[in-house]
This record gives sequence, structure tokens and C-alpha cells, in this order.
Amino acid sequence: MEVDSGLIKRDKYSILLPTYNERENLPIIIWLIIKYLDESGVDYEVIIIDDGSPDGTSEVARQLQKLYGSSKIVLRPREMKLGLGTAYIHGIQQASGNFIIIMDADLSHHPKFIPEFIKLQLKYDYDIVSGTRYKGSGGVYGWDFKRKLISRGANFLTQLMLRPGVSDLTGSFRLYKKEVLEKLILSCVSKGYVFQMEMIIRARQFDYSIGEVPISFVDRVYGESKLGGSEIVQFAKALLYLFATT
Ligand SMILES: Nc1nc2c(ncn2[C@@H]2O[C@H](COP(=O)(O)OP(=O)(O)O[C@H]3O[C@H](CO)[C@@H](O)[C@H](O)[C@@H]3O)[C@@H](O)[C@H]2O)c(=O)[nH]1
Repeated sequence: MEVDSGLIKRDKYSILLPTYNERENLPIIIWLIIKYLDESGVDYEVIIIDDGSPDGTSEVARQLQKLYGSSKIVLRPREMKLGLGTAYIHGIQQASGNFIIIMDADLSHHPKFIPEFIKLQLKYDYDIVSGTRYKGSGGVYGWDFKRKLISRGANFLTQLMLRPGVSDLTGSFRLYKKEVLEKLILSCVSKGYVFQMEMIIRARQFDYSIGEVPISFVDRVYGESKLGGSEIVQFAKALLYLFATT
């Protein structure tokens, strides 16, 4: 799909892929990103931010860089596990694009949606385009009842308490103008998964425009989610903090 050959020439998209134990998923997600973005004709790079995964993800990443070239695949120098929030910050520091796309590396987020994000951003000049599982044709596939309840509950409570007017607050598949993401990251206090929700709340504070693209979220086939009880506690604390301070 051609996105818009007139407008996109000046733009570059940096796709941030945080990884922790994604050895099996990484070659597939990279292949899919390259397929869909080469077809759409945009200029892009993929930045793999691995946290010293013990399963050898970084070795797979190095092989992929050799295969596709270092202008397309950028790697963060080897790090110990510093967490998702820090991974995003390191990714942005390495990004040479004027737009940043954040997505999971575990095949939950299909790269076929990226050209839709780009098209919507170009049409309305949105500061952020957020993937939504909870609007229009969006959906979640493969989660058990408990996980669906956690996600729905987190979204419902946040809508009720903070009224951000964005349908999916906990998802992480998003496109940002780079300067917008830099400002948001500096203003966010949360670490871990809850960070995604705070980004939207802060974006509303700064009056950034946000568009939404319905996406299908498919639970990973290989590997395990890193969401645990501590992330849920962190979410609840952050929600109360934001409710009290915004
Ligand atoms: N570098 C790095 N990457 C990490 C870390 N923890 C997780 N990741 C990477 O971040 C992505 C998402 O991690 P998962 O642990 O698989 O997330 P999930 O449970 O499927 O949760 C998804 O849905 C949530 C909302 O329902 C989202 O909040 C979350 O961001 C993610 O999209 C994957 O690419 C994973 O390898 C970390 O500490 N460091």
C-alpha cells in the first residue's frame, strides 16, 4: 500500500522494539515489519532494545542486523535488565526518525497496521496515533478471562477517574511525533507497563491531538508475558496518584 508519496519523503519512522526473551518471535516480527513498510514506501529503521535476555535474543538481533543491514536494524549496546520504561528512553536516544512507533516484539501487534497509523497521522497531523483494541473493529484474541478482566478493568477505572477520551489506555502500539514523545517521557513518573496509561494522561494535559486506529491484539504464541502482580499494584498506585494530581 502506498501511503502518500508527496508527504512522506521528508519523514522517517523509527520503530522501537523492546525485547526480553523474544528469540523465537524476533525474526518473524522483523520480517513482517520489513515486508509491510517496504511495500508502503516509507523511510524507516527498526531499533531493537534488548535487556540482556538470557535466551540469546541479542545474538538473534545481531544476525538480523547482518542480514538486513545496519541502516535498517539498529541495536542498543548490551544492557542488563533495566525495565521497559528505560528501554523506551534508550530507544528514543538512538532514533534518527522524526516519528517514533512503539510496538511489542512478541507478534501481539501486527505490523500490517503501521501504514494505517501513518496514513491517519498524515491526514490530520495528529501528535499521537494510538492503536485501540476497544473501539470499532479492534479486538483481543487469545487471552484468558483473568487477563481480559485486568485489561478491561484497568481501562474502565482510568476512563472513570481521569476521562482521557481515548479508548485503549494500556495498549502500547502507538505512533508519536518524536518531540512529543520526548516531552511526554520527561513528564512521566511511572515505570513499567503503567507508563503507557500515564503517557496518554500527560498528552491530554499538554493538549496533544490523539487519533485512534482499531487493531487486533493477538496473544503471543512463543515465550511468556512479563506482566505480574507487581505491575497491577503499580498501576493502581499510579492511577490514584494521577487522580489526585491532575
Ligand atoms: N527491553 C525490555 N523489553 C521488555 C521488558 N519487559 C517486556 N519487554 C518487551 O515488551 C513487549 C511486551 O511485553 P509482554 O510482557 O509480552 O507484554 P504483554 O503482557 O503482552 O502486555 C502487552 O499488553 C499490555 C496491555 O494489555 C501492555 O500494557 C503492554 O505494554 C504490552 O503491550 C515484548 O516485546 C517484551 O519482550 C523489559 O524489561 N525490557
